[in-house]
Amino acid sequence: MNDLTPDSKERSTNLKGLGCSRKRVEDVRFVQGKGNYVDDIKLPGMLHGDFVRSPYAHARVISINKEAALALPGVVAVLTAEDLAPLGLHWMPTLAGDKQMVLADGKVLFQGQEVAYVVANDRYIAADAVELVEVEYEELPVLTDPFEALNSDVVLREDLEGQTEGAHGPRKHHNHIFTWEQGEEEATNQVLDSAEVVVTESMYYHRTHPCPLETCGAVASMDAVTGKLTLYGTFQAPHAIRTVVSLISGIEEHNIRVISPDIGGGFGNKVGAYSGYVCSVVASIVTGKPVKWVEDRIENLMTTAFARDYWMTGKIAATKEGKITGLHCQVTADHGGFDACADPTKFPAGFMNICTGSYDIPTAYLAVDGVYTNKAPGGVSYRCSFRVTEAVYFIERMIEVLAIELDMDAAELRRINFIKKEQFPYQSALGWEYDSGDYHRAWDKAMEAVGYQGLRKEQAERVEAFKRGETRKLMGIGLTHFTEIVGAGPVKNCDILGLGMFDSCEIRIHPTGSAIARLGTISQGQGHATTFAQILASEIGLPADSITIEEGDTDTAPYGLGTYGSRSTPVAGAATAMAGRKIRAKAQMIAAYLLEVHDDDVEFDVDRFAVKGAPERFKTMKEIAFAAYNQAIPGLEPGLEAVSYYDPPNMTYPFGAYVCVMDIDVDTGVTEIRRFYALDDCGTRINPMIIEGQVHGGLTEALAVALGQEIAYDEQGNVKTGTLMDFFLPTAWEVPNYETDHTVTPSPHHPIGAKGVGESPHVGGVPCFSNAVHDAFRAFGLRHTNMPHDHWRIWRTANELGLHG
Ligand code: PCD
Ligand SMILES: [Cu+]
Repeated sequence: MNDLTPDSKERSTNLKGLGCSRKRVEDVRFVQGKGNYVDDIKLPGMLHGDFVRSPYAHARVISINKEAALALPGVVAVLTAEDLAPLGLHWMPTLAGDKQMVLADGKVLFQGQEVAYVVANDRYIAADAVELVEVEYEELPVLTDPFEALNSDVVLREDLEGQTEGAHGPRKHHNHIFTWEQGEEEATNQVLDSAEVVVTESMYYHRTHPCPLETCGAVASMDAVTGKLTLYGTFQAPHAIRTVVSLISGIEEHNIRVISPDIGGGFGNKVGAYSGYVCSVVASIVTGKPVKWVEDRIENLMTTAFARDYWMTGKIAATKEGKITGLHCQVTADHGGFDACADPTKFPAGFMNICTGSYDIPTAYLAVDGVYTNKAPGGVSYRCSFRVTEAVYFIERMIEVLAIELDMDAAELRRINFIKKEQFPYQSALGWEYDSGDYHRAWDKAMEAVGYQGLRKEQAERVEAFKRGETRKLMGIGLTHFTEIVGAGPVKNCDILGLGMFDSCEIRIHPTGSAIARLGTISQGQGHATTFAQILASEIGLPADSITIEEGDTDTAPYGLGTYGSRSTPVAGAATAMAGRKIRAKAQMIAAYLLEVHDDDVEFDVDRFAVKGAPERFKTMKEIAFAAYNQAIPGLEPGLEAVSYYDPPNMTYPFGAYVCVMDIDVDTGVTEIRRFYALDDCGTRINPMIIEGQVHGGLTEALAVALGQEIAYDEQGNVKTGTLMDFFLPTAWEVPNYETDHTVTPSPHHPIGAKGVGESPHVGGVPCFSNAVHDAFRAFGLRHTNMPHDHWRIWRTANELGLHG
């Protein structure tokens, strides 16, 4: 075979490797309704579990009477904390170093908290039996406001009473969890004291919820004969779940098999550990039968991991010309009844210390106080696991407020404060080393694409027309430049429960030149089966179509920390490339042997190794794969396999420039998004089509959060938005036509230069929508108003500004 056609370009295209908008291979099964989700798992003799939940946000549990429930035909068991206590399973550790009740132990701390677990032959009987369990409660005073909680005599966590040391340092009050400080407080105060200009603003980033299409669920199946527990579930981190289940149940880890089947959207909601998982396991052990638990929509919205709920006060100092000199950020974080945030251990407030954003701010200080209240625990989720959304919202609002104070254009203010290209790697005042960036290039491209000057002119004319009474619509131009931080993370500073946050890939090349690769991550819709095969195609020269990607089965996949915080590409993606390179290194030796030259005399060319200077003498990767299994190469083991555990040297720092043009009807508060332009830089792009899909999805979730979505509580701690009647989910009706764009600034430390992208559009999108609303009213004196900007709140803003007559 000495044929040099097709040429390397054509051969490269045929591989469908890096940069190819390869169609998503998983969709073949999804669009035919052939996905396999937790609720599709039906095992012989399977029982069904359902929870009795507390109607009260804070109450003592006086008694639980199971009799009537147990008398219902088909009911197999009713578990309460009393039943779990002898096993030590009535409480479980949280990912944040706190502990959490699995079933109410003496009291309840939030509405919807799990009180008893009913197991029955079928789902409907279980639901009926839930109604028959009689629980007597004694109501206690409810605290839904974290500031009030910090001043109240009411002790929420009686189990922690008298404990002045928490998992993250001293506790100042019985409802206080931790104080986390970063940066230089004194130096920052000095800068603020002597600054030419200082602005202060307080903002509330409301509590919300990712609301994935599929709710959380699990099927536990304990095989009494082999002693092996199989646990299927909606887990974004299957290996970590296996370790946690082993630690709390005492079942040896090799006897636990955790399987995450197809997941119908995770968005961070499925990172944490829930009572439903533990109770299903216990119920399966007790009954000897498989037990399924799948929550309904109301349970999902009311009780599983919320997002945000940050009260943030900022002070920003600048010169009269607009050069920022210091930033002070104080946060009160409402964590609900238990601290169950899924942050790396050393970061109780996630990566909130990325709040200096895209700007070169020499001095900064951040303090976060975590507080218990009578709300659901969680705090991990929603398209940004580690509080980067809050941080970016904070700084991008502060920039706008500073622009107002300085009477400056907000685009120009950003421009003069951006970290410059030559400053990377950039050391931020709050402790991060930004790996790479070119903010000015992205910003200028964005401004030009939208015709920024023209938009401002149009806006000014609109304001004049409004004042003349010719129109009732105002125009807002929302700007955002965000810097994300994804890819947790270096094991030296990132672990969860002591497990270092590396990730992994294991590859087996089959004799005929096709392959399977398994990873420690798990796709929830992101398209990993498509994109990881593309990374490999480019690394090992076999077509992506010949490579199967498998994730989510702990019996087969190498150990990894899972998928959230946009870490799959930065960490597992790197492991994939590194494992591919090991394959290639062995392939090179085999090729050299077959071609009868020295190892150094062959070179890789897309899908083959060829003799240097004699490209007509080559062995394709397919031929090499076969040789690995049938020709004994002296000194080499047969087979072609590799595994890589990758500990990234740093996070990756994707960034982007977004612009939203919005029209607002002052009399109805209705917003109309005329344009949304999103430029994302996620370094080397693996699959542009998937990236575009990620951006559309993230922006739509951003629109939801900024313009209406909220988990709201009343004073008694009742969840007011526990159904989709009250909880805003945008539909095609509300969603605008997004314009996407990109620049490419590769990560210098990632083997293929890729950074994450899944979270970015949400992180950048929320402040951009919010800034557009604010900007529409800038000419009329609005500085800040809290999200969500639903029609009513916008109407009220207009009213308060005196625009209604
Ligand atoms: N440069 C680049 C980057 C990236 N990519 C792609 O894209 C995606 C994504 O990625 P990333 O960024 O790395 O991420 P991941 O890790 O994979 O994932 C995660 C994310 O993802 C997102 N997206 C999504 N999608 C879907 N469909 N679903 C879902 O669920 C979801 N989720 C969300 C979230 S929320 Mo968290 O959890 O809160 O933290 S975080 C998150 C994938 O496929 C990949 O491959 C490409 O292509 N290129
Ligand atoms: Cu994040």
